[in-house]
Amino acid sequence: MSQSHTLLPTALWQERLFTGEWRAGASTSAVVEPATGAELGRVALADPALIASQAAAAAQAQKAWAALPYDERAKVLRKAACLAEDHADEIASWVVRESGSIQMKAGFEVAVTIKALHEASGLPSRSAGEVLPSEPGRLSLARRRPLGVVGVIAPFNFPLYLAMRAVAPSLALGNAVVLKPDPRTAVCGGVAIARLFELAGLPAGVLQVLPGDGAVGAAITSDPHIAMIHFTGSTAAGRKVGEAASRNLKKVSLELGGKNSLIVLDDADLDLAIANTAWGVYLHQGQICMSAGRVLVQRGIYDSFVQQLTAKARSLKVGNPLQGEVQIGPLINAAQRDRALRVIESATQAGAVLEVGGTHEGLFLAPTVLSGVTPENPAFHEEIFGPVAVVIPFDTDADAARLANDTEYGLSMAILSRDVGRALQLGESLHTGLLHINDQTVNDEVVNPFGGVGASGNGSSIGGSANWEEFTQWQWLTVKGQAPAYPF
Ligand SMILES: NC(=O)c1ccc[n+]([C@@H]2O[C@H](COP(=O)([O-])OP(=O)(O)OC[C@H]3O[C@@H](n4cnc5c(N)ncnc54)[C@H](O)[C@@H]3O)[C@@H](O)[C@H]2O)c1
Ligand SMILES: O=S(=O)(O)c1ccc(CO)cc1
Repeated sequence: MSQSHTLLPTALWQERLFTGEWRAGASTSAVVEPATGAELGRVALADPALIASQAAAAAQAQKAWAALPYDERAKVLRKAACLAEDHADEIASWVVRESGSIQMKAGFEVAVTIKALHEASGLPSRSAGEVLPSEPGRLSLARRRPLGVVGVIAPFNFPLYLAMRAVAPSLALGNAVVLKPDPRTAVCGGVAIARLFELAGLPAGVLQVLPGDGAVGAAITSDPHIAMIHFTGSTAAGRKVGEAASRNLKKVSLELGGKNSLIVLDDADLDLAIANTAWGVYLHQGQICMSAGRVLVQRGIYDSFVQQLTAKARSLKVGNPLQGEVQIGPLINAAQRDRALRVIESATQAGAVLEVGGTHEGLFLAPTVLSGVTPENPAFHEEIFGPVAVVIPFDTDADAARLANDTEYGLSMAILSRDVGRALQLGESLHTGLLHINDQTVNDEVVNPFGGVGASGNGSSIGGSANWEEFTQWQWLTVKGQAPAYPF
């Protein structure tokens, strides 16, 4: 890090976490650069006892924060957005080093994060509800009120944005936040967020940034001071979070995994189809919940498609994203790599053809193409979270819909065709929270509602106007000039 970097100086967060001040936690954990294995520092970790004390502190601080004039809250959000703009390169370099992102992905992640902050800064000045029809002489209002403390549990893959997309609107709408970043990405997904709000003037205690493992996340889901949980991560952990939140009567929003189909119809432009597929499958090494986990290709163009996608995969440059332009960086750790390798092996054993890839050097897994995959193949159903194209032939549009819907997930689907009407008709039969015609599956603009169906989430949505509903609750308020005289 050069001297001009001032947002995230190591000395500030080394063995520290953020509770309104920078202080020691219960233990520490190494910040490891996946591309090299180098230790970049050590962050402090919370334990369940710290979650309990800091959730109580957040609940206390929330009252004064929610009572501030709305434009004071907006000002903090605007300031945080400007600070993120000023320090965009420094933040992006941490996203690259800590999460193994290529530079383009890190730049995009910082850009959408800034956009999320700007969008959130508009929430405090929004109308807070509506005037309801009522009996004469009674003013009847439905108004949205903050929930209290929102617990945000975030993953490693888009650590900055997937945390900020919930932290920013929660704060803007008058809530306090307890954020638990994944310990593997606690600097770009936690320290950066703490620093932006600290320097933007957020009152101490309103934001708590407490990295930790699953047990610390579990403590958040049962804490009595926390009113809502926003969770992004695996479906397996999401089920546990959902169970615990329900047991403790908390609102819960679950953004989980996906096995997303990119459908290539036989009238699609083949060159564009290859470019869209490469982006949808290989961006961030496939470690995105919206990644195209299935590529369904119509029989008439199938052979040419597989040939060209294989050539494309071969052409992608794999390497340390810090050193020159590469398209494929490392996976986050050996466990994720081994999981992807296991699926590739079992897929070929079950009859899929390994066209290219399947090899690795350290955490760098070569871009892989598996063709001839059938619904009986493990690669058809398992979310791989690695740079693996799973290519499946189909005959009719109805077959494509049947194959795409043959999954418990329902996050993102996409259709490529020169005939938009045909694609729209096919799209009507797809069970998915996000649907793109003539684009690939990895898409988010911050202002759109974002959420999945089935095992991809519990039907809640985050983003754009959905945030207002998500991070507040209704209160019915009535006012009369004088209390009525009741019959008894
Ligand atoms: N839908 C999405 O937006 C999305 C985003 C990222 C990852 N994923 C999924 O996550 C998988 C791997 O990513 P991961 O290792 O980050 O997932 P994960 O579910 O293990 O972890 C996500 C977050 O949840 C925490 N956590 C784990 N167990 C918990 C528990 N019982 N209670 C509370 N918190 C808990 C983790 O510490 C982390 O902060 C992928 O295979 C993919 O399916 C989904
Ligand atoms: O939840 S994910 O599908 O992984 C995801 C990744 C990136 C973005 C940002 O556009 C949104 C959701």
